[in-house]
Amino acid sequence: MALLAFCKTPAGPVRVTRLQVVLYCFLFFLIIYFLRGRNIAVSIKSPRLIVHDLGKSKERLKTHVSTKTTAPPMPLETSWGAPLVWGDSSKSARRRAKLAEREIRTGLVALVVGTYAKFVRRFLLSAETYFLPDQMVTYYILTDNPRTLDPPVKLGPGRKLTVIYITELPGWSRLTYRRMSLLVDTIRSPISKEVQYVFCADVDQEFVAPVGAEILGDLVATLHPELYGMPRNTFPYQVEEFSVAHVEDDEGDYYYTSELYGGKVSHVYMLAHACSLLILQDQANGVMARGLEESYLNRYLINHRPTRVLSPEYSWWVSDMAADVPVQRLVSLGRQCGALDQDKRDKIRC
Ligand SMILES: CC(=O)N[C@H]1[C@@H](OP(=O)(O)OP(=O)(O)OC[C@H]2O[C@@H](n3ccc(=O)[nH]c3=O)[C@H](O)[C@@H]2O)O[C@H](CO)[C@H](O)[C@@H]1O
Ligand SMILES: [Mn+2]
Repeated sequence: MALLAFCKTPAGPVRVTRLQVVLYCFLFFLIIYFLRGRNIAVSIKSPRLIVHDLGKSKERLKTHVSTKTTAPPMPLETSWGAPLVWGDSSKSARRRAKLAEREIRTGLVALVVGTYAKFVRRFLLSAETYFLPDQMVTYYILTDNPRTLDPPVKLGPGRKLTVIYITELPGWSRLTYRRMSLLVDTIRSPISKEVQYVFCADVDQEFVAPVGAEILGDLVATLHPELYGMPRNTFPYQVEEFSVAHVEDDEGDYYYTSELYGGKVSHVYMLAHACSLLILQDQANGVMARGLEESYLNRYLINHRPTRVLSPEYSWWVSDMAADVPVQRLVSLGRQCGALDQDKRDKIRC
């Protein structure tokens, strides 16, 4: 009855029959049914909200919500023709086989200041097992406390460790101004005289599966696991113009992580040199980009597209937002532990 009353037309000169009232009601419920059906259809997948970019631009976060309905594809090439590397692809296997015949020496640089000393052994031991196995590798550990590596880690044949003493104060916010400059200095001497390729990695990482010669290229960058397969408008580029890392709306292909990048020594030198200048420029103006060092790296890589792009297999961490990858190869303990409670931290030893 209540329904019938709801459907009743207002009293007036127009006479409405009982049949018309029933028809109107039927039409009304039909419309409601279709509208509800559409709502259900769009809310099956919950939106992946990007909360990565340091909480500095809440406005941007609110607008950049997107749905991800299927696993991202695994393309083997970027839009500009650079290889996109998945370790188990036949292309990667061919490249490993080809480079195995050459005498290549590669450097792996990591900064170890203050409390990050607790990560260095695990980093080096895992690299001994998985980083360019059977190749010649020199580790360059830049540290404020060389005794951290006493007694030294036992290395395999063809592997070397160079410990470089630096006078730096700990803290990410401070070191973010310094890391690129330190890399420039270290490439000038001794890296450029000793190796052909160099990779720069965060020390709070662990190699958990092979990272072979498939990664070697002129300028190599790694896709950020939380942003791989996401639309361009979710990338936490520096959108505000106060910083020289500023990115225009129509720029940028991918968002790269600062956890691992590298390439031929001359290319990495140019990258580090350009980024350190951008950082100095912002520092002189008393500003810092929203993604810190990662913003400057992304700015540079827009102007100088990498010649080889590593899939998120090579920079991964446990996160609701991380893309699915066939094999996790290099895992960031720092980034994944930041998001976990103490219980889970203990379980995965971070
Ligand atoms: C872009 C991004 O998401 N940045 C965050 C993420 O950065 P990151 O994971 O990029 O920062 P991080 O703390 O791992 O620092 C980068 C690297 O600098 C070296 N290092 C850093 C600090 C220090 O006191 N001693 C030292 O040696 C070390 O090699 C480390 O791996 O996580 C950090 C905390 O872990 C901060 O929340 C950063 O804002
Ligand atoms: Mn890190």
